[in-house]
Amino acid sequence: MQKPPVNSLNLDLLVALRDTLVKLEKEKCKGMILTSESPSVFSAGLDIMEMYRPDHNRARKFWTTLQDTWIKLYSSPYPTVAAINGHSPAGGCLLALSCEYRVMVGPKFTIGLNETQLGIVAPFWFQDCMRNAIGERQAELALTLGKMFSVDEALKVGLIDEIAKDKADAISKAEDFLDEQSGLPALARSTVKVAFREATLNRLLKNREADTKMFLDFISMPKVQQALEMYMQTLKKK
Ligand SMILES: CC/C=C\C/C=C\C/C=C\C/C=C/C(=O)SCCNC(=O)CCNC(=O)[C@H](O)C(C)(C)COP(=O)(O)OP(=O)(O)OC[C@H]1O[C@@H](n2cnc3c(N)ncnc32)[C@H](O)[C@@H]1OP(=O)(O)O
Repeated sequence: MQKPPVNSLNLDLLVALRDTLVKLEKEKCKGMILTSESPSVFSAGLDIMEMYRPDHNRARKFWTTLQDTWIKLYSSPYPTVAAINGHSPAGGCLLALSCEYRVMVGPKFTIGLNETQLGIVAPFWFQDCMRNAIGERQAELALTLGKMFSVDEALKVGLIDEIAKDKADAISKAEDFLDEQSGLPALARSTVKVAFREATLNRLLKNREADTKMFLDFISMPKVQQALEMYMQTLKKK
């Protein structure tokens, strides 16, 4: 990802990500490493400006494109690794969680689904991804708090798989993971992957319109708009 300053996921970046994932699948990609050009941010998550005082049609397109991107990434037949070389809150954490393996550069960055702290709610499929990685108990604790994990904490709880000392090390570890996968029969590998992920995928696939409506209704609430405005001001003041 290369959208300075913080790879916030606006409609344009999501369209680019989705189209890339579609292309990779069509071209029978052997493996993908998702990382960031920024030296300190993997992705700041959803672009708050897409939710603040939104145009209804654009907000709908934004949300359905996010759903498409997640579905493509989560169900990709080829192996995927996140080389998390910076902070990774909320939607950034979702992207990492949707890959099969996570290597994160330590020690100073943070990762987690922090939505509660912003006065918004992580959608059920964000929650499902966290639950699938760290288990029910730890996911409930993390999500209710909106906890951002340090790299050490993330490793301990199973949110990431390995710690790297810098980006080059993260890429090298990600390549090791991909090398290990490359010797396996591709169809057997992807069938097992999709079997593990099917229930989570189907939950969104069967409820896409309801999920979109919930998002649009939620961001139309004055209280939510107020919370987003205050949050943006805090970020700008910083
Ligand atoms: C029932 C429920 C049903 C449906 C649910 C409905 C709604 C909920 C929907 C979805 C869930 C939301 C998911 C999200 O992803 S929300 C976004 C959460 N992201 C964050 O909280 C991260 C905020 N950013 C930061 O903490 C820091 O910026 C960061 C640590 C990433 C980097 O710090 P750094 O010091 O390097 O940079 P900054 O100076 O803070 O930022 C630079 C610049 O970028 C702007 N910025 C940062 N993050 C965002 C963002 N997410 N969106 C838009 N813009 C962002 C920041 O304001 C600065 O701008 P400027 O001052 O103009 O340079």
